[in-house]
Amino acid sequence: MTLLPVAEAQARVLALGRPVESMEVPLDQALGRWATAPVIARRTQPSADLSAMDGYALRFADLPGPLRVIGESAAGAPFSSMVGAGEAIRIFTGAAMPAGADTVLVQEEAARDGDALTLDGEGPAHAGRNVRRRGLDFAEGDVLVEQGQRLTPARLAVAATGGVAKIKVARPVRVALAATGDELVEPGTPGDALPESNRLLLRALLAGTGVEIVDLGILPDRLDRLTDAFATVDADILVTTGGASVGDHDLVRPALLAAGTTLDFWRIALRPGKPMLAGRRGDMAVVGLPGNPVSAFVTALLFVRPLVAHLAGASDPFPPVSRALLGEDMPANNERTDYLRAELRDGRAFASTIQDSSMLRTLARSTCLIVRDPHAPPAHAGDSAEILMIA
Ligand SMILES: Nc1nc2c(c(=O)[nH]1)N[C@H]1C(S)=C(S)[C@@H](COP(=O)(O)OP(=O)(O)OC[C@H]3O[C@@H](n4cnc5c(N)ncnc54)[C@H](O)[C@@H]3O)O[C@H]1N2
Ligand code: MOO
Repeated sequence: MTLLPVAEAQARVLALGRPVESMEVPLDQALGRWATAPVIARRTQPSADLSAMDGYALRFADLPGPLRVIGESAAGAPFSSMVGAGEAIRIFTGAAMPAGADTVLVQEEAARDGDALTLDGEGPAHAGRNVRRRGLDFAEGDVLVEQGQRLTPARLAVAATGGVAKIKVARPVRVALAATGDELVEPGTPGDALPESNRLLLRALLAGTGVEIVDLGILPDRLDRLTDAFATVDADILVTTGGASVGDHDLVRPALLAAGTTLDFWRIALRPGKPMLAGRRGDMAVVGLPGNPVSAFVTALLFVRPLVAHLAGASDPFPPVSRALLGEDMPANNERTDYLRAELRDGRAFASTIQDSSMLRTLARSTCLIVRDPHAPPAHAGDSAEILMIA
C-alpha cells in the first residue's frame, strides 16, 4: 500500500475547497480572520511632528540657554504661534511641536525659575532629539496589512490608527462537524461510556478563525444514518471523525461515497493520522479524520485548520514551523512522517515515552510536536529538530 506524503496530502486538501466571498466587518469583528484586501492607511502617523517626552521645545542652537518659556503645547492643545530665538515652550509627550522649535529638552535636565529656563544636565545630543517626525510610523497610502495576513491584535490597532474603520475579510467559513461511533456519549453523561471529545477539540482548534460551526452531533455506526447526514449537510467543509479505518464498523468512507462524495485520497504517510481521507461533494470539501483523539488533533492541525484558513483567504495557511534541540536520542524513523508529542523545556524538546494515538493526557501535557521526516536516520540529544508549537 503506498501512502501519500504529508505535503502532497496538504496541497490536495487545500485544492478541494472553494474560496468563500468577502465581506466588510468593523475592526472589532475581524480578530483572527484574514485580510482579503490590503489595508491601506488613510492618514499619516503621526500627522505632525510630536514630542516624544515631557519637557521643553526649543531651538537646539540656543542651548545651554538661558531661555524664556513663552507658552505650552499639550496633546490635543497645540501652541499656536512661533518659538523664536532664545525662546522655549513647555511641552508634553504626544503634543505637537511648535513652529520654530526643533528639539525637546527633557524636564529632568532642565532648571526652571518662573519663565527662565536653563540646562541642568547633559542636554540633547543633537538637533531633533526627542521629536517624532510626521510620518515616522507610516504615511497615507502605505500598506498596513497585506492581503492574506492574519488580523492580529497589533494589525487591528494599526488599521484603526490608519483611519480605517472596516476591513475586508471572508464571510464565515461554514464547517460541519460529525463524530461517529456507537460507543460515544456526550461529555457529562453519567456512567462508563466514552465521552465524545473530538468535536470539542475541533471547535476549539478553529475558534478565533471566524468559522460558523454546523454541529451534526454524534452519528451511530449505521450506513443509512451516516449516508443521510452526509448527503443533506450544507457547509463549505464537512469534517468527520472516526470510522476511517478498515474495521467492519468503519463506515464513514462507504457512507460518504453513497452520499455522492468523490474521494480524492485515503491514507497518508503520517503518524498519527494515517487513515485520514479527503474528497469533495459538490462545492463542499470533505475531510474524514481518524477517531483516535490524538490522530484527530494532528490531522486537524495539519489539514483542517489550514483548509479553513485557505478558504478564508490566508496567504500562509499552514502552522508555523520552528526549531528546537532534541532533549534525548531518537531512533531512525520508518516511512511515515512522525509528529511526536513533546515538552519544550529550556529550548530542548523531550518526547513522551509512550506515543499512543489514544492518549489525550500525554497530548494535554505536551507543548510541541517533534517532526520526524520519513526514513530520518537516528538523531541525537542536542541535534536541531523541526517542531510545531501546540500550546
Ligand atoms: N487493522 C487495522 N486497524 C487499524 C489501522 C490499520 O491500518 N489496520 N489503523 C489504525 C490507526 S493508525 C488509526 S488512527 C485508527 C483510526 O481508526 P478510525 O478512524 O476508524 O477510528 P475509530 O475506530 O472510530 O476510533 C478509534 C478510537 O478512538 C475513539 N474515538 C473515536 N471517535 C472519538 C471521539 N469523537 N471522541 C473520543 N474518542 C473517540 C474510539 O472509541 C476508538 O477507541 O485505526 C487503527 N486501526
Ligand atoms: O494514524 Mo493512527 O493515528 O497512528 O493511531
